Amino acid sequence: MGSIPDYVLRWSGQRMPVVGFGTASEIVEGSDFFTVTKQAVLQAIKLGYRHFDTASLYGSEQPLGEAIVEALSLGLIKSRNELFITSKLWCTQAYGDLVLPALKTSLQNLKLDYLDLYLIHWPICLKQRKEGVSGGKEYDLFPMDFSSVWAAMEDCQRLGLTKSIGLSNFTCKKVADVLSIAKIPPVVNQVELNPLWQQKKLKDFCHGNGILLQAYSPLGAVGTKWGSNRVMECEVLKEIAKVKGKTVAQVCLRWAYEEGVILIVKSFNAERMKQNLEIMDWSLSEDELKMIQHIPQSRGIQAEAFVSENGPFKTLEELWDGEI
Ligand SMILES: NC(=O)C1=CN([C@@H]2O[C@H](COP(=O)(O)OP(=O)(O)OC[C@H]3O[C@@H](n4cnc5c(N)ncnc54)[C@H](OP(=O)(O)O)[C@@H]3O)[C@@H](O)[C@H]2O)C=CC1
Ligand SMILES: O=C[C@H](O)[C@@H](O)[C@@H](O)[C@H](O)C(=O)O
Repeated sequence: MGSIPDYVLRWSGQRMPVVGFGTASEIVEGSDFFTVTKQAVLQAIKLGYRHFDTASLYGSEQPLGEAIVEALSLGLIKSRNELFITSKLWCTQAYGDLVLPALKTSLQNLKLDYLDLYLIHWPICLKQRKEGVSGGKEYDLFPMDFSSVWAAMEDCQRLGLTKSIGLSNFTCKKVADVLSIAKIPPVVNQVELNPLWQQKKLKDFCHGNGILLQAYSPLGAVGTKWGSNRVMECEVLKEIAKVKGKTVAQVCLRWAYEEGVILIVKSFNAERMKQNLEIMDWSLSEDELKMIQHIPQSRGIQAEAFVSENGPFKTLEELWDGEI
């Protein structure tokens, strides 16, 4: 797997490369989303990425699947087993009886027999409002029945349709709720994590329970509708980058690597894809780590879509169990 180190996952013994390639992107008007995404994945494989993150929500499963087919036919990889592929269960299908069909659809989109990792995307259920029912939002929100959904996730793993299962956007309290009913514990919790939202408490809790954190938006999702430039424009990070002769992006990624988490970073630009991999042969000093540790903390992800005056989470404070 080139120069990207792996983590060995608990239970399955699978190797997960510490840098994953994100595929959530906004459709650029006038460009062909499918082709752009497929080409970006092919370029990433050429550059040495072997870990890919998708979700049924992103619309990127099909182009990722096509890129894998092409990478095999071009001989860029010899076998699908060289890749680590993650997808996620969207909130409209987070009901016990819909989990297996949702995973089967994702596998069909990806043209794969199995996933390496299947995650519950958010700890909440959505139901599309019936036509004609008026309301401020398109969806009604419901609490998730962790018991039936997690049992179905476990069945997916038992059936061999995914090698591992995990969570995304779960707080300490919600991870603990899943652990209390799980026969197969989650191996991963994928959350927003970057120098401006370091998630110390969640990291200690998850790592203490054998659950790896995966960092999404490690660059603050700069340039996307769900992110901002606050991480890339952080003065402390700029200062460290200048001294080191690295970019702010590389400082963010190296920091996350040194924190012992898996990074999921998205770039569809070949130069930046390459830059984002060049973080393995240098390190941050203790003083630099301390400077980063002292950066004021706040959550960046926009999750307003998951709160509603009718509950189950009436405020962001409730959604995040006070960890805000
Ligand atoms: N589980 C969840 O709920 C979520 C999961 N994710 C996953 O995590 C992945 C990564 O997170 P994401 O939110 O995309 O945010 P990132 O922090 O990875 O930022 C992506 C943005 O940064 C730009 N960028 C990438 N590299 C550089 C660089 N070296 N210098 C300057 N700009 C750069 C990209 O533009 P360009 O492409 O032009 O380089 C893009 O606009 C997603 O793609 C998705 O797979 C993300 C959000 C939520
Ligand atoms: O509405 C909320 C957000 O768009 C959220 O759904 C995304 O950030 C998603 O979690 C992702 O993985 O990209």
